[in-house]
Amino acid sequence: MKGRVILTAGEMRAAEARSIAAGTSVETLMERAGQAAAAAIRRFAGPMPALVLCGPGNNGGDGYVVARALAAAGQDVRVAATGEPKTAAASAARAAWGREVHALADVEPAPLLIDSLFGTGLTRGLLRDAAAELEALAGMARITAAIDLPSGISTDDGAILSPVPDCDLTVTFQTLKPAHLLQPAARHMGRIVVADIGIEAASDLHEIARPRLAAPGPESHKFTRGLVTVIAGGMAGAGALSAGAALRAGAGAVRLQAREPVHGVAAAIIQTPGDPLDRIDDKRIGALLLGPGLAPDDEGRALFEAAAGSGHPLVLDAGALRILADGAALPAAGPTAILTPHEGEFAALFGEDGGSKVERARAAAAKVGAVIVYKGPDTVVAAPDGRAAIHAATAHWLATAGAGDVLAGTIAAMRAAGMAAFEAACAGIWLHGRAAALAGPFLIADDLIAHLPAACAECL
Ligand SMILES: NC(=O)C1=CN([C@@H]2O[C@H](COP(=O)(O)OP(=O)(O)OC[C@H]3O[C@@H](n4cnc5c(N)ncnc54)[C@H](OP(=O)(O)O)[C@@H]3O)[C@@H](O)[C@H]2O)[C@H](O)CC1
Ligand SMILES: [K+]
Repeated sequence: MKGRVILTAGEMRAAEARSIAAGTSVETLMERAGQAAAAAIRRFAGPMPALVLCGPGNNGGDGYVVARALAAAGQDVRVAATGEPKTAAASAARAAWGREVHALADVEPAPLLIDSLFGTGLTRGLLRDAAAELEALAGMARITAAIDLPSGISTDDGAILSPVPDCDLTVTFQTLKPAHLLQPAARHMGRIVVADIGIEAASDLHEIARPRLAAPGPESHKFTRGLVTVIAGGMAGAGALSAGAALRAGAGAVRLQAREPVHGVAAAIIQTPGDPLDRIDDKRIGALLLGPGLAPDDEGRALFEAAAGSGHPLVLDAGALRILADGAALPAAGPTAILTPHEGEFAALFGEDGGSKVERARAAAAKVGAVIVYKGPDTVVAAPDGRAAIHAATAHWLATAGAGDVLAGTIAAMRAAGMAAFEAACAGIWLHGRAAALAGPFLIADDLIAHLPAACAECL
């Protein structure tokens, strides 16, 4: 299932321009935006006294519409502005408000603060006085709501340009923007409402949504459900987590191939201790996972080369990524591989420069011709063809030992079940996040595995 569309500031401006060219005026769009935001704020906060802060651009224009709509609904509303509007639409909205506009510097606080200072047009941090006023007024409010984005955030990469209030609600228009999901901005959003204002918007960037999984049917057998082979490294516990995750995420059969027997894993996991490359030429292997517990030594490199030459769909994590960063090569042809680097592994592989996390993931995917799962509190997936997706992480307690091994195993299960690489990565990330939400804040990686079946069951 495709998740909600995400547009950058430039793409949103282009979509808006197309809509205007097709006959919908910017004033109409602003009216729709402001009315929708006011309705969402009333649903969220009820009729408490409100203060709307309006900036100079069209974000400020939306704010004047919000103020008028709340006042029309009988709410006690005041407006404060940084100065005169700079656009014709915002001027018209201010005129239609028709009541007093206070100076931001000396306005009294209100229990409901509505931040309509800056949205997608912000190009630099707020001036120190404006940022301080915003922070102080938000600190004195019971509820803070942002129009489009909390002010001080860079739309496309989620950077914080000046101090940003912690909002309880953010109402954005037509589509999400990258900053709604990318950190460090995403933590300031509160609940996000996407209001339809009638603009046509399409993108190759989406939010990761709940996948659709098929329940096993009468024709299913273990190999149609997918055979995952996990080549365990020297620290076989990591491979055991991956294998357990693959099994609980629905793989029909999982082989855990280590030099020594691995104790304490599910009896259903097939073990043939000895040669980790045992039966690597089995044509039925649907995903070959290498990296968890793997050291970047001679044996690790030999296993990497064998895996890369096997022709199976690969999922490469941890030690396999270090071997890749040290100069090993991905297969030049064959099924699209999936790489699952965290921040440090990504930097070692691809460097630290290159724009937003989405742009960096896209460039990396294009460079190596593989699907990149760039992990973190805001995991981004990118495919070599330019498609990308962001996961709106809510379960931050995934930052625990072994969680990455579980993710790699979950993705391998999706791949072995027949999903294409990009879809398998997105599905695995969603299931992993959902399992974390179900397991709760004090989970250990093993608990994630235990909650994968319930997460999968939500996708049938
Ligand atoms: N996209 C749509 O379809 C719709 C969007 N709406 C709303 O419009 C805003 C975007 O409006 P825009 O006017 O482009 O941008 P902003 O209102 O966010 O701000 C731009 C103005 O602010 C100035 N600016 C930028 N940074 C700062 C700063 N740090 N301090 C002071 N001033 C700043 C900028 O001028 P500069 O030339 O000085 O850069 C602009 O004057 C979008 O977010 C939606 O809320 C529509 O209403 C509905 C359709
Ligand atoms: K805003």
